[in-house]
Amino acid sequence: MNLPAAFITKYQKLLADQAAAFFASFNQPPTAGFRINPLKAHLDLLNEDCTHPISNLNYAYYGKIDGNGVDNLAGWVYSQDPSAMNVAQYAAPQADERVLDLCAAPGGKTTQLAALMGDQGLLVANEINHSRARVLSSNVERWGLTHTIVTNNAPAELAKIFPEFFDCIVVDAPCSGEGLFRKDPEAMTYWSVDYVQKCAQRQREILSEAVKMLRPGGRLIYSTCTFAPEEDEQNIDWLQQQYGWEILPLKHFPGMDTGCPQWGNNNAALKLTVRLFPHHYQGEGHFICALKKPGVSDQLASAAKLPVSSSSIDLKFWQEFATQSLKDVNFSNLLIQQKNLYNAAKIFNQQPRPLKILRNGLRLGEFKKQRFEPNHALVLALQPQQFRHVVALTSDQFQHFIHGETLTITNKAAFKGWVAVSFEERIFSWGKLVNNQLKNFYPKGLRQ
Ligand SMILES: C[S@@+](CC[C@H](N)C(=O)[O-])C[C@H]1O[C@@H](n2cnc3c(N)ncnc32)[C@H](O)[C@@H]1O
Repeated sequence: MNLPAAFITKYQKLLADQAAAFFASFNQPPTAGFRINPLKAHLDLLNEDCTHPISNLNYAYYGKIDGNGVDNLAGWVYSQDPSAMNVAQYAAPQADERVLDLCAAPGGKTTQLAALMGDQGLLVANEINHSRARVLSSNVERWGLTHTIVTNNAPAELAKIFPEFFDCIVVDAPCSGEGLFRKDPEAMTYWSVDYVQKCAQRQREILSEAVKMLRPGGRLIYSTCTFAPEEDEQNIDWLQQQYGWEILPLKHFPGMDTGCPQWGNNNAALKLTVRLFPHHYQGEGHFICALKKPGVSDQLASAAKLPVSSSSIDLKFWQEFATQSLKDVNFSNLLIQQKNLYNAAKIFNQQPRPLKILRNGLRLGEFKKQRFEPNHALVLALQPQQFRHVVALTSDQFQHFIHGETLTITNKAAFKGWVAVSFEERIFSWGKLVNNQLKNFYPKGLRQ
């Protein structure tokens, strides 16, 4: 691999006798990994090879998944670099907490945080870039999440709405991406000494907004997928000096390095942070640090005051659908917005400006003329036993269905109405049976 000359000079100096092994690691193939979704996957049914678990992480394995396979499209697995999986694990989010994933697309940390929270509490997954926020939103849907709000805002806009609101904030910052060089050599084309400085500055701006949103006593997890001390140790030292926050000790597992005090103003506490180098740890590389905001808060702050929703649309079409098609569901926070019905995440009754919400909890479906049409998110979020009718496809039928075709189903000919569609016991789509035709509601954007 042709590493940039300035990169080689810099790391030769910084890493000294370690430098040769570090550079040699860039000529090795990248390490692939994946996580399984504990909210719905069954380990014994998975098509993926789960014989190589990653020792210190939950639900995590080495290996490559089939991106077009049913495990992936049903939201049973998520492909992710093993180094990156450590971030959410160190954040250790609890089921009753309010958690913010501030730089969240495409959703690796979000899906992992939500899994660790058992899809409880409140998770706000934010992404500043609109098209990336849409990818994040579709991954949240695929993972079957019901307590997550996906937003598309700049950190400063969020800080106005959520003052001292969160128990835990993850800042997986945009960075110079040196840990991507192996997986995506394109990342080297925009790398430069100046770019590293620009990234470090932008990270300080993001951190300054995160600081405002954390409750006293709350914890901040900062991570990058770069090795640059300017973006790692030096930013943490800056944050400590600026705000007096305490660096929390992270457990170091085999293959992990500590942060380097000498790269960050000789701040001894940087030893408590984690560095993952590809020549020591099986992964692409990361820096991770946890900090605590001083103080305690015995009362949780409220989000900015929000108006209560009102709607004239009759819920009877939803109730008819739910009675005919679902079992044992309890949606207690129904919200109608422009003909869409949600079971909203707890805090919002209506969209406050300037918050741009792409997904608020679980989108149940849409009111059409005299009927209710369920949303794809609903079929991915429920457990198999919560559907009254399931049509299981054969392998051949599955291939036709994911292309968008209508199928002829003979064994359920008498039944008319909404059904969950499954393949190999993974429910992955809605369908509608009319006579013996299974109409296809697999979303057009996902068809293969
Ligand atoms: C390292 S990526 C996040 C990866 C994600 N956490 C995951 O695990 O899938 C950083 C993200 O920060 C976003 N970003 C870029 N500039 C930003 C800014 N000024 N404020 C907040 N986020 C920004 C990028 O669009 C990008 O999606």
